[in-house]
Amino acid sequence: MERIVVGLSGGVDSSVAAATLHQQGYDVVGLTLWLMKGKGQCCSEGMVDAAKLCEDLGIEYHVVDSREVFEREIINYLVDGYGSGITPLPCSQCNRAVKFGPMLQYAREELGCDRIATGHYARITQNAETGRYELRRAVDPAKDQSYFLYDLTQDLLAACDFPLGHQTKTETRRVAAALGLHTAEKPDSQDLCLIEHHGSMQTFLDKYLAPKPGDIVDTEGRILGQHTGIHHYTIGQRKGLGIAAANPLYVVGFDMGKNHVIVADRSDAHLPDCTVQRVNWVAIAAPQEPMKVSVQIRYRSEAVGATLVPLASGNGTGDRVRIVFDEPQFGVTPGQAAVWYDGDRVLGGGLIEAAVPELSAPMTEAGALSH
Ligand SMILES: Nc1ncnc2c1ncn2[C@@H]1O[C@H](COP(=O)(O)OP(=O)(O)OP(=O)(O)O)[C@@H](O)[C@H]1O
Repeated sequence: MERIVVGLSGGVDSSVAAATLHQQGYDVVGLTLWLMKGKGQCCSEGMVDAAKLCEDLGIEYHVVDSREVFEREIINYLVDGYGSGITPLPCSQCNRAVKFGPMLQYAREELGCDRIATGHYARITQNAETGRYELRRAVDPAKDQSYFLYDLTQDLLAACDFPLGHQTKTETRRVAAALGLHTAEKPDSQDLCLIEHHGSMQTFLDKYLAPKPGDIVDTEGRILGQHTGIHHYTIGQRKGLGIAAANPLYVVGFDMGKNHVIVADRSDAHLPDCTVQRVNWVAIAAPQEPMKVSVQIRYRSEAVGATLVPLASGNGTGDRVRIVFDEPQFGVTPGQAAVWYDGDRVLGGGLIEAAVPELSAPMTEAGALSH
Protein backbone atom coordinates (compact mmCIF):
# COMPACT_ATOMS: atom_id res chain seq x y z
CA MET A 1 0.00 0.00 0.00
CA GLU A 2 1.48 3.36 -0.99
CA ARG A 3 1.87 5.83 1.89
CA ILE A 4 0.82 9.43 1.46
CA VAL A 5 0.82 12.32 3.91
CA VAL A 6 -2.25 14.57 3.67
CA GLY A 7 -2.10 18.11 5.07
CA LEU A 8 -5.17 18.58 7.28
CA SER A 9 -6.46 22.03 8.24
CA GLY A 10 -9.60 20.59 9.78
CA GLY A 11 -11.75 21.95 6.94
CA VAL A 12 -13.98 20.11 4.52
CA ASP A 13 -11.54 20.21 1.58
CA SER A 14 -8.62 18.52 3.27
CA SER A 15 -11.00 16.06 4.99
CA VAL A 16 -12.36 14.98 1.61
CA ALA A 17 -8.86 14.82 0.12
CA ALA A 18 -7.77 12.46 2.91
CA ALA A 19 -10.96 10.36 2.81
CA THR A 20 -10.80 10.04 -0.99
CA LEU A 21 -7.19 8.82 -0.96
CA HIS A 22 -8.04 6.46 1.90
CA GLN A 23 -10.92 5.03 -0.15
CA GLN A 24 -8.60 4.62 -3.12
CA GLY A 25 -6.46 2.30 -0.99
CA TYR A 26 -3.62 4.61 0.05
CA ASP A 27 -2.06 4.31 3.50
CA VAL A 28 -2.99 7.88 4.46
CA VAL A 29 -1.22 9.73 7.27
CA GLY A 30 -2.94 12.94 8.43
CA LEU A 31 -0.68 15.85 9.35
CA THR A 32 -1.49 19.30 10.70
CA LEU A 33 1.15 22.00 10.76
CA TRP A 34 0.65 24.03 13.91
CA LEU A 35 1.18 27.48 12.45
CA MET A 36 -0.02 30.22 14.72
CA LYS A 37 0.53 30.98 18.31
CA GLY A 38 -2.62 31.30 20.37
CA LYS A 39 -6.12 30.08 19.63
CA GLY A 40 -7.13 30.05 16.00
CA GLN A 41 -8.76 28.21 13.14
CA CYS A 42 -6.12 25.66 12.18
CA CYS A 43 -4.48 25.80 15.53
CA SER A 44 -7.15 24.64 17.95
CA GLU A 45 -10.53 23.66 16.49
CA GLY A 46 -8.78 22.65 13.30
CA MET A 47 -6.56 20.16 15.07
CA VAL A 48 -9.49 18.69 16.98
CA ASP A 49 -11.46 18.25 13.73
CA ALA A 50 -8.45 16.80 11.94
CA ALA A 51 -7.76 14.37 14.79
CA LYS A 52 -11.40 13.23 14.80
CA LEU A 53 -11.31 12.67 11.05
CA CYS A 54 -8.22 10.48 11.41
CA GLU A 55 -9.83 8.58 14.26
CA ASP A 56 -12.98 7.99 12.16
CA LEU A 57 -10.90 6.85 9.17
CA GLY A 58 -8.64 4.76 11.41
CA ILE A 59 -5.46 6.44 10.17
CA GLU A 60 -2.35 7.89 11.81
CA TYR A 61 -2.40 11.56 12.79
CA HIS A 62 0.59 13.85 13.39
CA VAL A 63 0.90 17.47 14.47
CA VAL A 64 4.11 19.27 13.55
CA ASP A 65 4.96 22.39 15.51
CA SER A 66 5.66 24.88 12.71
CA ARG A 67 5.08 28.07 14.67
CA GLU A 68 8.68 29.19 14.39
CA VAL A 69 8.94 28.66 10.65
CA PHE A 70 5.56 30.41 10.20
CA GLU A 71 6.76 33.36 12.25
CA ARG A 72 10.03 33.58 10.33
CA GLU A 73 8.67 33.04 6.82
CA ILE A 74 5.25 34.68 7.05
CA ILE A 75 4.85 37.03 10.01
CA ASN A 76 8.26 38.68 9.51
CA TYR A 77 7.77 38.70 5.73
CA LEU A 78 4.44 40.52 6.08
CA VAL A 79 5.63 42.98 8.70
CA ASP A 80 8.83 43.82 6.79
CA GLY A 81 6.92 44.09 3.50
CA TYR A 82 4.12 46.34 4.76
CA GLY A 83 6.69 48.35 6.70
CA SER A 84 8.54 49.08 3.45
CA GLY A 85 5.46 50.06 1.43
CA ILE A 86 4.65 46.86 -0.46
CA THR A 87 1.66 44.51 -0.10
CA PRO A 88 3.19 41.07 0.35
CA LEU A 89 1.32 37.95 -0.71
CA PRO A 90 1.67 35.50 2.16
CA CYS A 91 -0.08 32.47 0.62
CA SER A 92 2.35 31.53 -2.14
CA GLN A 93 5.26 32.07 0.24
CA CYS A 94 3.48 29.96 2.88
CA ASN A 95 2.78 27.16 0.42
CA ARG A 96 6.39 26.83 -0.65
CA ALA A 97 8.30 27.61 2.52
CA VAL A 98 5.94 26.60 5.33
CA LYS A 99 3.56 23.95 4.01
CA PHE A 100 4.76 21.87 1.06
CA GLY A 101 8.53 21.98 1.65
CA PRO A 102 8.44 21.11 5.37
CA MET A 103 5.60 18.60 4.86
CA LEU A 104 7.60 16.70 2.26
CA GLN A 105 10.70 16.86 4.43
CA TYR A 106 8.77 15.48 7.41
CA ALA A 107 7.21 12.78 5.21
CA ARG A 108 10.61 11.71 3.92
CA GLU A 109 12.57 11.94 7.15
CA GLU A 110 10.05 10.88 9.77
CA LEU A 111 7.52 8.75 7.94
CA GLY A 112 9.59 7.14 5.22
CA CYS A 113 7.28 8.20 2.43
CA ASP A 114 7.70 10.31 -0.63
CA ARG A 115 4.20 11.59 -1.39
CA ILE A 116 2.11 14.42 0.01
CA ALA A 117 -1.37 15.73 -0.78
CA THR A 118 -3.53 18.72 0.11
CA GLY A 119 -7.09 19.87 -0.48
CA HIS A 120 -5.99 22.62 -2.89
CA TYR A 121 -7.98 23.14 -6.07
CA ALA A 122 -5.40 22.76 -8.85
CA ARG A 123 -4.08 19.91 -11.00
CA ILE A 124 -0.62 18.48 -11.65
CA THR A 125 0.32 16.65 -14.84
CA GLN A 126 3.66 15.53 -16.24
CA ASN A 127 4.65 16.52 -19.75
CA ALA A 128 5.77 13.39 -21.59
CA GLU A 129 8.10 15.35 -23.89
CA THR A 130 9.83 17.69 -21.47
CA GLY A 131 9.45 15.54 -18.35
CA ARG A 132 8.47 18.68 -16.41
CA TYR A 133 5.67 18.64 -13.87
CA GLU A 134 2.97 21.09 -14.86
CA LEU A 135 0.60 22.94 -12.60
CA ARG A 136 -2.85 23.51 -14.09
CA ARG A 137 -5.93 25.44 -13.12
CA ALA A 138 -8.61 23.49 -11.23
CA VAL A 139 -11.71 22.27 -13.07
CA ASP A 140 -13.79 24.58 -10.81
CA PRO A 141 -12.80 28.12 -11.90
CA ALA A 142 -14.40 29.67 -8.82
CA LYS A 143 -12.10 27.65 -6.54
CA ASP A 144 -8.92 27.57 -8.66
CA GLN A 145 -5.87 28.10 -6.40
CA SER A 146 -3.10 27.68 -8.99
CA TYR A 147 -2.21 31.37 -8.52
CA PHE A 148 -1.08 30.62 -4.95
CA LEU A 149 0.89 27.54 -5.99
CA TYR A 150 3.10 28.98 -8.76
CA ASP A 151 6.16 28.94 -6.51
CA LEU A 152 6.24 25.16 -6.00
CA THR A 153 9.46 23.60 -7.25
CA GLN A 154 9.60 20.63 -9.62
CA ASP A 155 10.64 18.42 -6.67
CA LEU A 156 7.51 19.43 -4.75
CA LEU A 157 5.16 19.10 -7.74
CA ALA A 158 6.61 15.64 -8.49
CA ALA A 159 5.77 14.48 -4.96
CA CYS A 160 2.35 16.10 -4.66
CA ASP A 161 -1.30 15.16 -5.31
CA PHE A 162 -4.31 17.45 -5.39
CA PRO A 163 -7.23 14.99 -5.24
CA LEU A 164 -9.83 17.80 -5.48
CA GLY A 165 -8.48 19.52 -8.58
CA HIS A 166 -10.78 17.54 -10.86
CA GLN A 167 -14.02 18.31 -9.02
CA THR A 168 -16.14 21.29 -8.06
CA LYS A 169 -16.62 22.47 -4.50
CA THR A 170 -20.25 21.31 -4.73
CA GLU A 171 -18.99 17.81 -5.51
CA THR A 172 -16.58 18.00 -2.59
CA ARG A 173 -19.43 18.84 -0.23
CA ARG A 174 -21.51 16.02 -1.73
CA VAL A 175 -18.67 13.52 -1.17
CA ALA A 176 -18.21 14.79 2.39
CA ALA A 177 -21.92 14.26 3.13
CA ALA A 178 -22.00 10.85 1.40
CA LEU A 179 -19.02 9.68 3.47
CA GLY A 180 -20.63 11.05 6.62
CA LEU A 181 -17.61 13.25 7.42
CA HIS A 182 -18.27 15.43 10.45
CA THR A 183 -16.66 18.37 8.62
CA ALA A 184 -19.19 18.20 5.75
CA GLU A 185 -21.11 21.28 6.88
CA LYS A 186 -18.14 23.37 7.98
CA PRO A 187 -18.29 26.79 6.34
CA ASP A 188 -15.58 27.74 3.82
CA SER A 189 -12.82 29.94 5.12
CA GLN A 190 -13.50 33.45 3.88
CA ASP A 191 -10.12 35.05 4.06
CA LEU A 192 -6.42 34.70 4.71
CA CYS A 193 -5.90 32.48 7.76
CA LEU A 194 -4.08 35.35 9.45
CA ILE A 195 -7.04 37.67 8.94
CA GLU A 196 -9.48 35.08 10.24
CA HIS A 197 -7.19 34.75 13.23
CA HIS A 198 -6.70 38.46 13.97
CA GLY A 199 -9.94 39.98 12.62
CA SER A 200 -8.23 42.17 10.00
CA MET A 201 -4.83 42.72 8.44
CA GLN A 202 -4.77 46.13 10.15
CA THR A 203 -5.25 44.62 13.61
CA PHE A 204 -2.51 42.12 12.88
CA LEU A 205 -0.04 44.73 11.58
CA ASP A 206 -0.76 47.17 14.39
CA LYS A 207 0.67 44.60 16.80
CA TYR A 208 4.04 44.96 15.06
CA LEU A 209 4.18 48.34 13.33
CA ALA A 210 3.70 51.63 15.16
CA PRO A 211 1.16 53.87 13.41
CA LYS A 212 2.94 56.78 11.73
CA PRO A 213 0.37 59.32 10.45
CA GLY A 214 1.24 61.45 7.43
CA ASP A 215 -0.18 63.22 4.40
CA ILE A 216 -2.25 61.85 1.54
CA VAL A 217 -1.14 63.72 -1.59
CA ASP A 218 -2.02 63.78 -5.27
CA THR A 219 0.56 63.07 -7.97
CA GLU A 220 1.53 66.77 -7.93
CA GLY A 221 2.28 66.59 -4.21
CA ARG A 222 -0.78 68.62 -3.14
CA ILE A 223 -1.99 67.59 0.32
CA LEU A 224 -5.54 66.18 0.19
CA GLY A 225 -5.85 64.56 3.60
CA GLN A 226 -4.19 62.55 6.33
CA HIS A 227 -3.39 58.86 6.59
CA THR A 228 -2.95 56.72 9.69
CA GLY A 229 0.24 54.90 8.59
CA ILE A 230 1.39 53.70 5.16
CA HIS A 231 1.05 50.05 6.18
CA HIS A 232 -2.73 50.50 6.42
CA TYR A 233 -3.00 51.13 2.65
CA THR A 234 -2.56 49.13 -0.52
CA ILE A 235 -2.28 50.01 -4.20
CA GLY A 236 -5.68 50.31 -5.86
CA GLN A 237 -7.45 51.02 -2.55
CA ARG A 238 -10.38 53.45 -2.82
CA LYS A 239 -12.32 52.98 0.39
CA GLY A 240 -11.26 54.39 3.74
CA LEU A 241 -9.19 57.31 2.43
CA GLY A 242 -11.45 59.88 4.08
CA ILE A 243 -11.05 62.41 1.26
CA ALA A 244 -13.97 64.27 -0.24
CA ALA A 245 -13.21 64.70 -3.96
CA ALA A 246 -15.26 65.19 -7.12
CA ASN A 247 -14.01 61.86 -8.58
CA PRO A 248 -13.18 58.70 -6.65
CA LEU A 249 -9.48 58.57 -5.81
CA TYR A 250 -7.29 55.48 -5.62
CA VAL A 251 -3.97 54.79 -3.94
CA VAL A 252 -1.32 54.65 -6.67
CA GLY A 253 1.92 54.70 -4.67
CA PHE A 254 3.83 55.58 -1.53
CA ASP A 255 6.70 57.94 -0.85
CA MET A 256 8.40 56.26 2.08
CA GLY A 257 10.89 59.12 2.57
CA LYS A 258 8.15 61.73 2.94
CA ASN A 259 5.68 59.29 4.53
CA HIS A 260 3.12 60.11 1.81
CA VAL A 261 0.28 58.02 0.44
CA ILE A 262 -0.18 59.09 -3.20
CA VAL A 263 -3.64 59.03 -4.78
CA ALA A 264 -4.97 59.63 -8.30
CA ASP A 265 -8.07 59.28 -10.49
CA ARG A 266 -8.83 55.80 -11.74
CA SER A 267 -7.62 56.72 -15.21
CA ASP A 268 -4.18 57.53 -13.74
CA ALA A 269 -4.05 54.35 -11.68
CA HIS A 270 -3.17 52.08 -14.62
CA LEU A 271 0.33 50.87 -15.50
CA PRO A 272 1.57 49.72 -18.92
CA ASP A 273 4.11 47.28 -17.49
CA CYS A 274 5.83 45.98 -14.39
CA THR A 275 8.92 43.99 -13.48
CA VAL A 276 8.76 40.72 -11.61
CA GLN A 277 11.46 39.16 -9.46
CA ARG A 278 12.10 35.80 -7.77
CA VAL A 279 10.56 34.05 -10.74
CA ASN A 280 9.80 30.33 -10.53
CA TRP A 281 9.48 28.59 -13.89
CA VAL A 282 6.96 25.76 -13.83
CA ALA A 283 5.88 24.29 -17.19
CA ILE A 284 8.87 25.67 -19.09
CA ALA A 285 12.49 26.54 -18.47
CA ALA A 286 13.37 30.24 -18.46
CA PRO A 287 12.90 31.53 -22.01
CA GLN A 288 15.60 33.51 -23.81
CA GLU A 289 13.24 35.52 -26.02
CA PRO A 290 10.09 37.59 -25.37
CA MET A 291 6.86 35.55 -25.45
CA LYS A 292 3.10 36.14 -25.39
CA VAL A 293 1.38 35.01 -22.18
CA SER A 294 -1.82 35.46 -20.18
CA VAL A 295 -0.97 37.00 -16.85
CA GLN A 296 -2.88 37.22 -13.61
CA ILE A 297 -1.79 39.94 -11.20
CA ARG A 298 -4.20 39.26 -8.34
CA TYR A 299 -5.89 36.15 -6.99
CA ARG A 300 -9.36 37.26 -8.02
CA SER A 301 -8.49 39.09 -11.25
CA GLU A 302 -8.88 37.75 -14.78
CA ALA A 303 -5.76 36.76 -16.69
CA VAL A 304 -4.94 39.40 -19.34
CA GLY A 305 -2.81 39.35 -22.47
CA ALA A 306 0.80 40.48 -22.10
CA THR A 307 4.29 40.10 -23.50
CA LEU A 308 6.87 38.66 -21.15
CA VAL A 309 10.41 39.89 -21.65
CA PRO A 310 13.29 38.05 -19.95
CA LEU A 311 15.60 40.43 -18.09
CA ALA A 312 19.23 39.85 -17.38
CA SER A 313 19.70 39.18 -13.70
CA GLY A 314 22.96 39.15 -11.79
CA ASN A 315 23.09 35.37 -11.52
CA GLY A 316 21.70 34.68 -15.00
CA THR A 317 19.03 32.25 -13.79
CA GLY A 318 16.10 33.87 -15.55
CA ASP A 319 14.57 34.90 -12.27
CA ARG A 320 13.51 38.39 -13.36
CA VAL A 321 11.17 39.44 -16.19
CA ARG A 322 9.28 42.44 -17.45
CA ILE A 323 5.58 42.09 -18.17
CA VAL A 324 4.24 44.49 -20.79
CA PHE A 325 0.44 44.42 -20.68
CA ASP A 326 -1.53 44.51 -23.96
CA GLU A 327 -3.72 47.14 -22.19
CA PRO A 328 -2.56 49.17 -19.16
CA GLN A 329 -3.70 47.48 -15.95
CA PHE A 330 -5.29 48.82 -12.79
CA GLY A 331 -3.99 47.83 -9.35
CA VAL A 332 -0.53 46.54 -10.25
CA THR A 333 0.66 46.00 -6.69
CA PRO A 334 4.28 45.50 -5.64
CA GLY A 335 4.61 42.41 -3.45
CA GLN A 336 1.68 40.57 -5.05
CA ALA A 337 2.34 37.71 -7.45
CA ALA A 338 2.15 37.90 -11.22
CA VAL A 339 1.46 34.40 -12.55
CA TRP A 340 1.52 33.70 -16.26
CA TYR A 341 -0.36 30.97 -18.04
CA ASP A 342 -0.66 29.26 -21.38
CA GLY A 343 -4.32 28.20 -21.35
CA ASP A 344 -4.76 26.40 -18.03
CA ARG A 345 -1.02 25.67 -17.57
CA VAL A 346 1.05 27.80 -15.21
CA LEU A 347 4.20 28.74 -17.09
CA GLY A 348 5.75 30.61 -14.19
CA GLY A 349 5.30 33.42 -11.75
CA GLY A 350 7.07 35.79 -9.42
CA LEU A 351 6.66 38.85 -7.24
CA ILE A 352 5.84 42.28 -8.66
CA GLU A 353 8.60 44.76 -7.90
CA ALA A 354 8.09 48.29 -6.69
CA ALA A 355 8.25 50.54 -9.75
CA VAL A 356 11.40 52.63 -9.72
CA PRO A 357 11.99 55.21 -12.42
CA GLU A 358 14.79 53.45 -14.30
CA LEU A 359 12.69 50.29 -14.59
CA SER A 360 10.15 52.18 -16.69
CA ALA A 361 12.85 53.24 -19.14
CA PRO A 362 12.98 51.48 -22.53
CA MET A 363 14.28 47.91 -22.44
CA THR A 364 18.02 47.59 -22.41
CA GLU A 365 18.65 44.39 -20.51
CA ALA A 366 17.54 41.67 -22.90
CA GLY A 367 16.72 42.77 -26.39
CA ALA A 368 13.91 44.95 -27.70
CA LEU A 369 10.27 44.01 -27.64
CA SER A 370 8.93 42.71 -30.91
CA HIS A 371 5.26 43.67 -31.17
N1 LIG B 1 -2.28 23.99 9.13
C1 LIG B 1 -2.25 23.15 8.10
N2 LIG B 1 -1.59 21.97 8.19
C2 LIG B 1 -1.53 21.10 7.14
N3 LIG B 1 -2.12 21.34 5.97
C3 LIG B 1 -2.80 22.49 5.83
C4 LIG B 1 -2.91 23.45 6.87
N4 LIG B 1 -3.65 24.50 6.43
C5 LIG B 1 -3.98 24.21 5.16
N5 LIG B 1 -3.48 23.00 4.79
C6 LIG B 1 -3.64 22.31 3.48
O1 LIG B 1 -3.72 23.28 2.46
C7 LIG B 1 -4.98 23.17 1.78
C8 LIG B 1 -5.47 24.53 1.34
O2 LIG B 1 -5.53 25.36 2.46
P1 LIG B 1 -6.52 26.58 2.54
O3 LIG B 1 -6.07 27.41 3.68
O4 LIG B 1 -6.65 27.15 1.18
O5 LIG B 1 -7.81 25.84 3.03
P2 LIG B 1 -9.24 25.63 2.47
O6 LIG B 1 -9.36 25.77 1.00
O7 LIG B 1 -10.14 26.39 3.36
O8 LIG B 1 -9.31 24.06 2.75
P3 LIG B 1 -9.94 23.30 3.96
O9 LIG B 1 -11.41 23.22 3.67
O10 LIG B 1 -9.26 21.96 3.96
O11 LIG B 1 -9.62 24.13 5.20
C9 LIG B 1 -5.89 22.46 2.76
O12 LIG B 1 -6.91 21.78 2.07
C10 LIG B 1 -4.93 21.53 3.46
O13 LIG B 1 -4.72 20.33 2.72
